[in-house]
Amino acid sequence: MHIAIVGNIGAGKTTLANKLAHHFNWEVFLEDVDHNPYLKDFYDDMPRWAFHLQVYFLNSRFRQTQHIKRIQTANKGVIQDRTIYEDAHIFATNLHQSGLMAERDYDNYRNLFDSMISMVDPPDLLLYLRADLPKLIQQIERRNRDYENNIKIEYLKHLNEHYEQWIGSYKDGKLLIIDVNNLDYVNNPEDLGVIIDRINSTLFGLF
Ligand SMILES: Nc1ncnc2c1ncn2[C@@H]1O[C@H](COP(=O)(O)OP(=O)(O)O)[C@@H](O)[C@H]1O
Ligand SMILES: Nc1ncnc2c1ncn2[C@H]1C[C@H](O)[C@@H](COP(=O)(O)O)O1
Repeated sequence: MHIAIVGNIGAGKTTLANKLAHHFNWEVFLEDVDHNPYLKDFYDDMPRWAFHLQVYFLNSRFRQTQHIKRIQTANKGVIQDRTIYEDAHIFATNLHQSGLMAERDYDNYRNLFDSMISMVDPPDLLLYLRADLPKLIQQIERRNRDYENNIKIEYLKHLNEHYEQWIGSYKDGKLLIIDVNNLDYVNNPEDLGVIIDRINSTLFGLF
């Protein structure tokens, strides 16, 4: 069983991934953020580092998908924090459409993505955390990573628009949309229970 949690920056993916992994006793796969050699530079100068960062994330996410595939064959459950689909369909597309990634770099990147994606299995469940801008901003501030302090509201808004578009056309498997605007699964176990019930119902037909 493979559940992938998707959503904008600060939506609460990592927090929920850890809680679900604990609940189901499954393995959790997080993003490569702390050791990412481009992320800080990218936020300082997006046009300069966009291509480098996308190639880095693409490779790291592809390796992760291959690792997950091996775990799946061993019949173990997996919770994944963010997917390779979001790199291409959300972040790279947004950078290109915003004029922050040159045409030839984007074409080059998409060719690479297209070659890789045929080797990627979609998750059994895609869990989209939908959050409005005030919630995202509040949670990014709460997390307080210094390189994210200057993220523009416009950037988050465009990412949210791409998420809605992509989720609206997602047909690769089961999809569960959770509106997290009024959920506090950090401090309120009942809110976590609501999400777990909805996962069980979508995946196993329970409840
Ligand atoms: N539903 C929630 N209610 C309250 N706080 C939350 C919720 N989801 C996340 N947080 C807090 O918001 C911050 C960002 O969450 P995080 O899981 O790192 O988001 P993401 O992985 O999507 O970027 C963390 O400090 C986390 O504790
Ligand atoms: N593909 C990506 N392009 C640009 N930035 C990305 C990409 N994937 C992740 N990020 C950034 C966004 C955040 O600053 C960090 C971690 O993501 P988060 O949603 O907070 O888990 O990496």
